[in-house]
Amino acid sequence: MPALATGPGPDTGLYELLSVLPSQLQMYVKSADDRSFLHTMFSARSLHSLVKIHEKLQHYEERCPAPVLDSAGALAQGVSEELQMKPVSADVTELLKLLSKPHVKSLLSVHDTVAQKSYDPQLPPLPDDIDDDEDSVKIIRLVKNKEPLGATIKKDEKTGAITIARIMKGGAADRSGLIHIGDELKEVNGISVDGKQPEDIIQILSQSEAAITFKVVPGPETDGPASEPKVTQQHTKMYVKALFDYDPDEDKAIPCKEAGMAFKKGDVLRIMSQEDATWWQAKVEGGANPRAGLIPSKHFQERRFALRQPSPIAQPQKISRKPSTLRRSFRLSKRGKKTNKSMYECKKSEQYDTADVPTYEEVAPYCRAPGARYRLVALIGPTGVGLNELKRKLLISDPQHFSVTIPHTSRVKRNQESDGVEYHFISKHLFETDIHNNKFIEYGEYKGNYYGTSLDSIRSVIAKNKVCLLDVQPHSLKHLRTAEFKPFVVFVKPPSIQRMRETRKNAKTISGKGDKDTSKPLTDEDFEEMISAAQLMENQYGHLFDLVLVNDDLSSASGELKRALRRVEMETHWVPVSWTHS
Ligand SMILES: Nc1ncnc2c1ncn2[C@@H]1O[C@H](COP(=O)(O)OP(=O)(O)OP(=O)(O)O)[C@@H](O)[C@H]1O
Repeated sequence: MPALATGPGPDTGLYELLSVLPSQLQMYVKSADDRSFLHTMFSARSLHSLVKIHEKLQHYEERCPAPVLDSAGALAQGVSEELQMKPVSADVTELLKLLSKPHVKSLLSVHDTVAQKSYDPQLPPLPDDIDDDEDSVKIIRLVKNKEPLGATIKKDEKTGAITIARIMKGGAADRSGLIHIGDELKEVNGISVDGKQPEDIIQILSQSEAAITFKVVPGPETDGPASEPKVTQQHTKMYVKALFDYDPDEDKAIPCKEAGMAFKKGDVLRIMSQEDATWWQAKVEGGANPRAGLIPSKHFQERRFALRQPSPIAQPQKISRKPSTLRRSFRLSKRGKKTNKSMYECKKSEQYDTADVPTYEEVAPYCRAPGARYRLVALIGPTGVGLNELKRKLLISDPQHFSVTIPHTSRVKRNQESDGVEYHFISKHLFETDIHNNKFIEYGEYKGNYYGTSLDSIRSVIAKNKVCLLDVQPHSLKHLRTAEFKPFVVFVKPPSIQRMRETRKNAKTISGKGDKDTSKPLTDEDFEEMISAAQLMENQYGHLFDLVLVNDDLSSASGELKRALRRVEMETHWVPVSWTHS
């Protein structure tokens, strides 16, 4: 693209990029039509103009422009008056017409306002009737805008005094630095708060315009260091991942709904204050709101969850005709084919872990250092959802990068099998010793033989600097969630039953009934079971999922998975804080 390549200016990076893009993209673009489209797009005048504008603006910004004068409006007015005295010419008429246009006048007026830096709102004069004797009284005036004040008030039932209960971090009151917890409110906009309820005061506040004037008696906290402990620095830097959804409007216990902050499971929250043991102040990380909101503290929320009746959905249910604990991960051999269609019952309890109370998990930013080991990728999902297919797709797409574990078995090696390829063949006695020593993340028994995935087999894949793809039962996740494995948990979810009918016409499920394993097409009943099993898993373990992947179209799902895993390898993301300490 010569037109772009010769682009002037101090920063020619963008020009260079645009000029090389068509040739760089060529190898990915097969059709001639697409190539011609790209060529036309990159040589379009409008694109060149945009780049030029971008460059000019950048150049302009670097020069840090400062106004020459702050009375351009008055100057234009003067020029117009003088021109009117001049002999009429086409140029004079045109200039007069231009200067009289309302949008030119407005532009100059805005210019002057910016040049004068007169953004500060005008505060009304101080009230005249300030009692000089009340030397401990403070008059505070705050400019009102659409933002809430960011403070809550409470009434002392005994004395009737109205005091500031809490100041929301980053809110208007906090930023002013003038109002403090414990300050006693005497008047709002000249109206005495004597005998008033907090709701009445909120009403006065909502009606006031432009500025709010408070008369307060400073509370003990503002007097000196003997006050209550202030929020410590370490608290202001604490981040947590929310493991539950929260809506203050539905919380009967919150002291002030308006001050509450809603969040969703998976949101990262920055904890701004833990001064109150019951109500923390937090902001959603990356959110636009600069003001902190109230959220239930970890301790308080744990107590509430513990007191709550277990939800019926969290109860173990019969979700499948087949036992819900059937294992699959043992089936995909290193060579990428299904070597063993057997099904096993996992001996570890799949009773749901109702003792775990998911509230918040402290997290920290993490970015894999170049050359460092990859995070384990734990795939979970209901039987038949397509975990093996997804693993297989990834393995085929990049066998140097992805790998799977080699299972252990106590069954006798067959002629065509090799130790350490399809399985690690070990004796029943050794298998049982290894079970006893907790060497297996999962194991099961099938037709009198043991099969299992050992922790060492995961370690061995990771040590080869490959991404280990492992499908596990969700209850095993808690044993894997360590700094060593740093599992990235992918929940594979079935699409709607309608879509499964359309996409799974050739899909087969393995039936282990009788002596032989047979495969049979998936039925509506299988689809329904898959959907309800997925629902159950999501309800119970959803707080542990890093990615929810709907396996509708297989290629799209595997593409999405691959892209997500790439991001995890390259980009900074949040992980439990304990994983970043090692
Ligand atoms: N997106 C998809 N579209 C069409 N067919 C699919 C899709 N995903 C999986 N299948 C098919 O569904 C069947 C079950 O898939 P797969 O064996 O990968 O499931 P799984 O989750 O490993 O289940 P299991 O625990 O029963 O082995 C296979 O026949 C597979 O080819």
